[in-house]
Amino acid sequence: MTLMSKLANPPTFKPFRLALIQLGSIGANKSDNLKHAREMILKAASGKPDLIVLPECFNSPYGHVHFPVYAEKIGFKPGEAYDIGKSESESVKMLSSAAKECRTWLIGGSIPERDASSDDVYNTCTVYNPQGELVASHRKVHLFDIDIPGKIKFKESETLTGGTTTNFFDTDFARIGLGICYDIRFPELAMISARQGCQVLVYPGAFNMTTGPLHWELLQRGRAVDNQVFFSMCSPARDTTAGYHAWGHSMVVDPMGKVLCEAEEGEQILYTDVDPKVFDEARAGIPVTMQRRFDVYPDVSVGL
Ligand SMILES: NC(=O)CC(=O)C(=O)O
Repeated sequence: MTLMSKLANPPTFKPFRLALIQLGSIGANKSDNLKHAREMILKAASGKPDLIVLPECFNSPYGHVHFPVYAEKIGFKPGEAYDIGKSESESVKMLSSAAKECRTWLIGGSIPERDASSDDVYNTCTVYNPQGELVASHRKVHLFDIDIPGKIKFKESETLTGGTTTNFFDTDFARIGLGICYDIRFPELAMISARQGCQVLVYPGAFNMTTGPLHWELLQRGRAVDNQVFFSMCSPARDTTAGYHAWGHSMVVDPMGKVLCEAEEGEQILYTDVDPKVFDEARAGIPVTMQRRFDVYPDVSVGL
């Protein structure tokens, strides 16, 4: 499929129910993590969502030393059929069967992925349709390398490689753009997704106790308002016994910047009914999508 044919005709935006799983109990044992994630997906499905979302790095502890140890070969290529039966990834198999069993769309948070040919490790999100087919993926483009003296130092690039593509997928109710956590700090990515027709952007994420209080909500409301889209990040629950203390506070923001729902820090399933009326009203009332001045500055989405 060419990019132009993929970009044509975003689906008509229809009301849908979104479930965010702010997953807890993510420990050292991958099988236990997968078992618990599966149980929580089934639990979330009882609320009849159309789309379920898991957090960043849900099958392993979050830290650069862990990524190569937990990494799995996925081997997904956009536009090519993927045979789940032949997948080497136990996480992909679990996510596929859970999506199929629940008959829902599933954004499978992210997991460390080892590329089959280069051996490079990525932080990768995979997406499943209600038939359990793996239909899209996103490799975290911007690696989380920060050093705030006395507060937090983190260097994903010690073991991870950054992805090189922007990604979205089409459902029967919306076109949904993907990013992972630190990607939100780079407004170009969200802007490109919005220009490609995405009405909803979902970024599994795991902010921390330094950046979370200041930036988690601010960035989501900013990306939602400047692109007039629904924006959501799904975090792991906070575990103060873990090496990395996630902020939690999984959230959904509407195109006017209103926070529709927000978790606290513990394990929780959040449901939100996404209403396209707000999207239409925001764009009609504040028509920035038609007021851009590409005679003054370049359109960064051109050519993508
Ligand atoms: N964990 C991340 O990728 C990003 C983060 O915590 C932040 O940007 O702050």
